[in-house]
Amino acid sequence: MSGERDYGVLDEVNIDKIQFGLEHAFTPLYGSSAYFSEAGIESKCYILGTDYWNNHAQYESVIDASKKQRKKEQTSLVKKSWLTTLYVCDYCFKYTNDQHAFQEHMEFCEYQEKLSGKTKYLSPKYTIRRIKCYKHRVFAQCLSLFTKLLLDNKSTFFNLDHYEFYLLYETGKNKPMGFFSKDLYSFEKNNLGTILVFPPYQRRGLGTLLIEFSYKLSNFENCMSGPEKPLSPFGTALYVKYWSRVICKEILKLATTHSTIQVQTIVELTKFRSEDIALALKFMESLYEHSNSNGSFSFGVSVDAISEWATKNNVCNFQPLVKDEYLLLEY
Ligand SMILES: CC(=O)SCCNC(=O)CCNC(=O)[C@H](O)C(C)(C)COP(=O)(O)OP(=O)(O)OC[C@H]1O[C@@H](n2cnc3c(N)ncnc32)[C@H](O)[C@@H]1OP(=O)(O)O
Repeated sequence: MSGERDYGVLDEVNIDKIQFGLEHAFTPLYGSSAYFSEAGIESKCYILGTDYWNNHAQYESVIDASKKQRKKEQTSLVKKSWLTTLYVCDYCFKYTNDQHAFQEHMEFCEYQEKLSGKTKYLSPKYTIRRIKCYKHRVFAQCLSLFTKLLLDNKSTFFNLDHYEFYLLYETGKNKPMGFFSKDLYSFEKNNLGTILVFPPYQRRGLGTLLIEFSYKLSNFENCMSGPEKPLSPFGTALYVKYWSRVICKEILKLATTHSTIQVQTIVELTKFRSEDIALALKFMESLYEHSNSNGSFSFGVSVDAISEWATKNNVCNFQPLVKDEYLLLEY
């Protein structure tokens, strides 16, 4: 979801803490002005959303609080963030700076009871559901705003109508653990726009699961594909590890019958883009240049380097997380 790369992005984190649902809290990685409306140049007060703008009483109290805050800032000379705590519902991603309103919302959020969209993957452990953003505009917008706190180089939060979101749940539960977006009009035919695993659920293999699923989607559409670029540093770590494991397994299988291995063969087998394959091969230190008899150069793949990487990274024990029998892509 690139395009408005700089919109709402700040140089500094401007919210101290995100209370994410009732159980989790974390510090945002990036600042965002997109959650706020500027109440007035003179007041230099930032307020949350348009509801505050329309509600004069609350607006006044925010102004007062801000004046007091600024007085404090002037005396202490300490740089203050715009907000101490942003409360975000971990079912529907609506947000507020009012703890009481948040607690009330958490009692009645309708998303606790209902799951939107269509099930596209249903295994005993995980469920992936697709929502069409034009049908769920507020949900999509709130989730995109939330994404901006953890990812600065991508994600837009308006004009989302031509996106689909794929949300990941534990089967039988209604709280999403992560998602990825897909641009239906992607010129490059990317199978994934933005991926986010929510902080409480990271490093459990869920990012890998979502990526595997995104390739199942593009394979179903019979196209070679990959993620939208640029990747964030975490996105790069995730993808390179994933590509490397898959490529490594394919090369070790091929090496039993082939003496040389071409990148094109790996493209055909994996449906990964050649530049992504090259990145993974470089990461595994297995790409080398050799000169041909006509004086030109081409790239070769060192099976020895691949075997070494496979042993170090225990690739033999790596099994795909997405199982074909649980895919529901036809309808
Ligand atoms: C196309 C794009 O959208 S690029 C943007 C990617 N998204 C972001 O940067 C948003 C913030 N980050 C996140 O949401 C998450 O950290 C993600 C999506 C990048 C990764 O999700 P996770 O569920 O944590 O990934 P997962 O558990 O599958 O990790 C697989 C491997 O990726 C690598 N990896 C994942 N996260 C990290 C990290 N923070 N630091 C280093 N390596 C990492 C590791 O090799 C990891 O394997 P290991 O845990 O066995 O060491």
